[in-house]
Amino acid sequence: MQPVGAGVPLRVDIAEKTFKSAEGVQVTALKELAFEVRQGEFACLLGPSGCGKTTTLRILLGLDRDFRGSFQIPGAGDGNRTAAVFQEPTLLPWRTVEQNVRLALPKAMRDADLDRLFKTLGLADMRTLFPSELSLGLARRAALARAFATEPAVLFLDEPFVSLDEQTAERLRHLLLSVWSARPTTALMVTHNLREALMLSDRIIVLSPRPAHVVGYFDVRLPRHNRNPQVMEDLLRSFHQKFPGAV
Ligand SMILES: Nc1ncnc2c1ncn2[C@@H]1O[C@H](COP(=O)(O)OP(=O)(O)OP(=O)(O)O)[C@@H](O)[C@H]1O
Repeated sequence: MQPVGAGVPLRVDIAEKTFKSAEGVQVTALKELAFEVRQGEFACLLGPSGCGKTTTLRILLGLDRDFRGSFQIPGAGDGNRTAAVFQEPTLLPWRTVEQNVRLALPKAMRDADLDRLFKTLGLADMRTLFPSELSLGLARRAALARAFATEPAVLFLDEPFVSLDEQTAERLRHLLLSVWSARPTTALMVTHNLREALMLSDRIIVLSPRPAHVVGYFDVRLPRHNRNPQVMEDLLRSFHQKFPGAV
């Protein structure tokens, strides 16, 4: 297996990010927000609604350059090294599932063998379907396939399981873990679902209400296959003891 991101962590050090509202009022979204995600670690940014999680991801994805501070993305400058999965699957409607995935690939990888990836995500029979033929759950799986196919050094996920029924969301979390375990990639996922964060992460980065800064870390050192319902209850209890009222 290829080393992913060559040992370099994702480093974030944002001094300040402000927005100006339509009425000209300044809103400080992020203030002294600093953290690292180690190579191959799956981290969740967990914080109350409106605290600045999506703003952070937008900055890290280069979609918002208007902030004070800096960050370092492993593998930056080395081709297509980040991938993102958003709440909206953002698939091209006139392309099939497979075409959507292949179009995201750098030219040299366009003919890559994607059989295993599609199989792991339960999409083997859906490759020729168009987005309009997919349920939201299937469209989210296609978006996951597109992100993992590029073999990124860092993967950003912004609440990829919201607005799904719980059963579908749970199936997708397991599929995400299967595909991530096949190639553990430095990942940063935004969520305000504590249970989801405890199931998926190596480390939870707990954020304050706006302006977001790091309140503390919660490390989940157990292998994921050991996180059974009883263990999850214990983890929830310890989290609430450490961060009372955090979410
Ligand atoms: N383009 C914008 N203009 C003005 N204010 C903005 C803009 N984008 C975000 N904000 C404000 O910045 C703050 C942080 O927003 P952000 O979407 O990052 O929060 P969040 O933690 O992702 O919220 P949620 O969990 O509800 O998705 C909010 O108060 C929001 O209203």
